[in-house]
Amino acid sequence: MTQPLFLVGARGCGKTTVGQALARTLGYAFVDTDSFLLTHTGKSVAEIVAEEGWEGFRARESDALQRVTAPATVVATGGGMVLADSNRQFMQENGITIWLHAPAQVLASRLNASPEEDQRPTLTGKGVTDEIVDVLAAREGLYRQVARHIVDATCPPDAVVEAILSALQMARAS
Ligand SMILES: Nc1ncnc2c1ncn2[C@@H]1O[C@H](COP(=O)(O)OP(=O)(O)OP(=O)(O)O)[C@@H](O)[C@H]1O
Ligand SMILES: O=C(O)C1=C[C@@H](O)[C@@H](O)[C@H](O)C1
Ligand SMILES: [Mg+2]
Repeated sequence: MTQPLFLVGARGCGKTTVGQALARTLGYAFVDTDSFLLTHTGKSVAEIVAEEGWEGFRARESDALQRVTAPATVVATGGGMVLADSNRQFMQENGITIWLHAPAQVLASRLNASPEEDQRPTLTGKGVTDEIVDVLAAREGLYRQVARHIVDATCPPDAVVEAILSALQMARAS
């Protein structure tokens, strides 16, 4: 199995953290679309949004998705990657997409502990806890629609990696 693996889910679900560990375990490359943009533009998400608006950021992340996708690669996507139909279609057609699922309360607690505001500027103008409730309400259907596998992302990162590996193994066996 060398198909790219796309990790999707809301801010704080662990796409970057779990993605790095998953790639290490599989001997895959790891890429993160937010980090890719930071490296290639020299600008944080907040700076891109200040200069180009969310529309500009979304166009750049769609382009990043296509550029980083390669065999034997774990791709940690930005939390809003699923918003564009074309990105969902691209992930469905070019790899295996996994939704790291966690409730708002868990996400809010992680984001409050590690806000990283340069990479996670406000989406709605609300505080972190209220915002994540709204964002999940708007996006859960999209995460569910694009995902081939849904894993519980509330346990420690190593356990999330194990859950992903066993979902992939079960799918291969069936
Ligand atoms: N399974 C986990 N258990 C406990 N803490 C976690 C877990 N996964 C991630 N974290 C912590 O939550 C915070 C956010 O994780 P991470 O940056 O990986 O999320 P993300 O999904 O990549 O978010 P974003 O969409 O903003 O890029 C980090 O401080 C990380 O250490
Ligand atoms: O949930 C979102 O819309 C975002 C999540 C982050 O990964 C970044 O891609 C950016 O801050 C937007
Ligand atoms: Mg991330």
